[in-house]
Amino acid sequence: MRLDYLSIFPGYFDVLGISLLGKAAVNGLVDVYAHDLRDWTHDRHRTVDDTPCGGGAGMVMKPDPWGEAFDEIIGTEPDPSVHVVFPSPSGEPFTQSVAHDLSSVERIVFCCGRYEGIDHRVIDYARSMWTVHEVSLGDYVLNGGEVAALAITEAVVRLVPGFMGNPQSLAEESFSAGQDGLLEYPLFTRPVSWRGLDVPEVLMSGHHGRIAKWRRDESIRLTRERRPDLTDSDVSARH
Ligand SMILES: COc1cc(COC(=O)c2cn[nH]c2)cc(-c2cccnc2)c1
Repeated sequence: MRLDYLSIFPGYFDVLGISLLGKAAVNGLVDVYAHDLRDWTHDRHRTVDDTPCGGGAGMVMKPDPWGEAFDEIIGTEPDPSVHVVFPSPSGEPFTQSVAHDLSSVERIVFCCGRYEGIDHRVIDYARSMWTVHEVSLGDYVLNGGEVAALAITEAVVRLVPGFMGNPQSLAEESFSAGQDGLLEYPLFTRPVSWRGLDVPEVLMSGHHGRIAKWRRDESIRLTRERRPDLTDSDVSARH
């Protein structure tokens, strides 16, 4: 998998050389390239923004540098196998399902918006050439798409076959298909008693049936308490 990042702050992506992602890059699972959008400007100030047409506060990212960067980094021919990701507050929700879909693609290009956003024609052009995902991590606004791109990267790359040491742990975590869309149950390890707090007895019973039931009940309880949006009618009926 090749990952490209287009940003006016490419240094954000130096961190991808660390930890698990670093290991994936080393063993050839993932190739990472960060690009400075200003390399495709031609004026002395390396300008990437301008005032919004129609007025309004703030600045908008000019389309020209993006187009020239696309030409050099991706190419000038349409190719639906290239997935272009625009993290944006006005995007579609980024979910584990989207992460799973992206984990099997060969190439992802992350376009990190700054200022008030990117000239919309950049996204329209990208849609005419590649497979575009305009995705939101949540209902809040960051100063730019870089942090969102890092979060999306981690969610996607950890699902790439061969990346995680223990793929079974993927199957058991929250939002994975095996959990029926429920939140993960509370986890415990040794010591059994810690600062007056004990591990639930059932988990020390060795009774696998009771343990499985306790975990299921906890997942249902937590999901109902914290994420009523995840417990649609038949899910609650089923539980
Ligand atoms: C400051 O205004 C922004 C910020 C961002 C960064 O992403 C987020 O804030 C985010 C992502 N998930 N939740 C929040 C992106 C855009 C943007 C990008 C492309 C087209 N249009 C707008 C604009």
